[in-house]
Amino acid sequence: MHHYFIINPAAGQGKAAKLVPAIREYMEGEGLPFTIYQTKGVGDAMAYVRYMAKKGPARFYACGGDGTLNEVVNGLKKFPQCQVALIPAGTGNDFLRNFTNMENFQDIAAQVAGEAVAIDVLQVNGRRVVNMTNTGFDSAVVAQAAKLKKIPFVAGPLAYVLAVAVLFCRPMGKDLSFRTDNGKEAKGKFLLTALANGKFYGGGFCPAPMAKINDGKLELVAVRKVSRWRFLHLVGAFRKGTYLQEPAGEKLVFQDCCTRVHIHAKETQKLSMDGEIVPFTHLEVVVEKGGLSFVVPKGSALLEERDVME
Ligand SMILES: Nc1ncnc2c1ncn2[C@@H]1O[C@H](COP(=O)(O)OP(=O)(O)OP(=O)(O)O)[C@@H](O)[C@H]1O
Repeated sequence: MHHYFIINPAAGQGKAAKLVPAIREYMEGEGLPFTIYQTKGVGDAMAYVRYMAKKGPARFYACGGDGTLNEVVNGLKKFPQCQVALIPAGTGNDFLRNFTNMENFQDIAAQVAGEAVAIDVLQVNGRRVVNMTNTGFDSAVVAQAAKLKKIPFVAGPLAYVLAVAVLFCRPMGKDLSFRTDNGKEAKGKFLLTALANGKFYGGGFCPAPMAKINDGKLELVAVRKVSRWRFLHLVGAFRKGTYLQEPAGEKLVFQDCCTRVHIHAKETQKLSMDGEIVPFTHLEVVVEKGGLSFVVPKGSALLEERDVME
């Protein structure tokens, strides 16, 4: 089997490019067939992977963040015989947090020796999402930070802090309506909505501690509009994944574990798909059960809910 290493030089402020010497040394030492490819811009990883997958079964290592992984996974939409691995070199690396012994993901030998397992992916209006798709205050922060980063001397974390401050002063809560294939419905103003395959997003926030990437289900959590004061109070619990146990949690959150969700927004909203922002008014999110062959490096395993809560 051929091994393709897809390096995103823009991810994690250049972390991925630093992996190249170790990859080359290991693969040459083992005499394994491999190719290292540096992506040239947005969409290039997807196009390259789609082209190479036509040549036959192969393993594609996404070397970057969740955005790079998303592109590789979308490139393999029609190639179930190909495998995907992740060598984390991004900023947030949230998908990785769904596994134990995360350090093994950096170890080229453990990656090459790893076995592929079937995991679920989400189809969001036809595009694949491997970790999380979300809308509300959080996706607005990502979009606002991207704008602020264009200002000289405003980079990295500062852009996010400023974005939170700007949005905190604006009206919060968006008009959304939901329908799931379990027959659950909800309508009203919502602060944050996450449709989760994985448990984490935003650099370690845990909106869906009960999500499992191989259970054939997605977790829908939609937090209703609350006062700014309550919002501030909830942030810590939201980060830890304990907010669902808050008093009046059932009234606060519309929640379902299902396989299909329809969402309608009264006005155009920003949607994050594994961290990439797109506009939407209508969404259909469907689980593609076991749709991806994902390599778990030797020595790692899937994280259970109890591991998060400990
Ligand atoms: N050569 C390139 N130049 C600029 N952008 C690129 C290039 N190659 C890929 N990209 C884009 O870089 C974006 C960010 O990549 P990625 O999400 O992997 O990194 P990150 O944002 O640092 O990490 P994370 O999502 O884990 O926080 C993706 O949208 C991808 O399409």
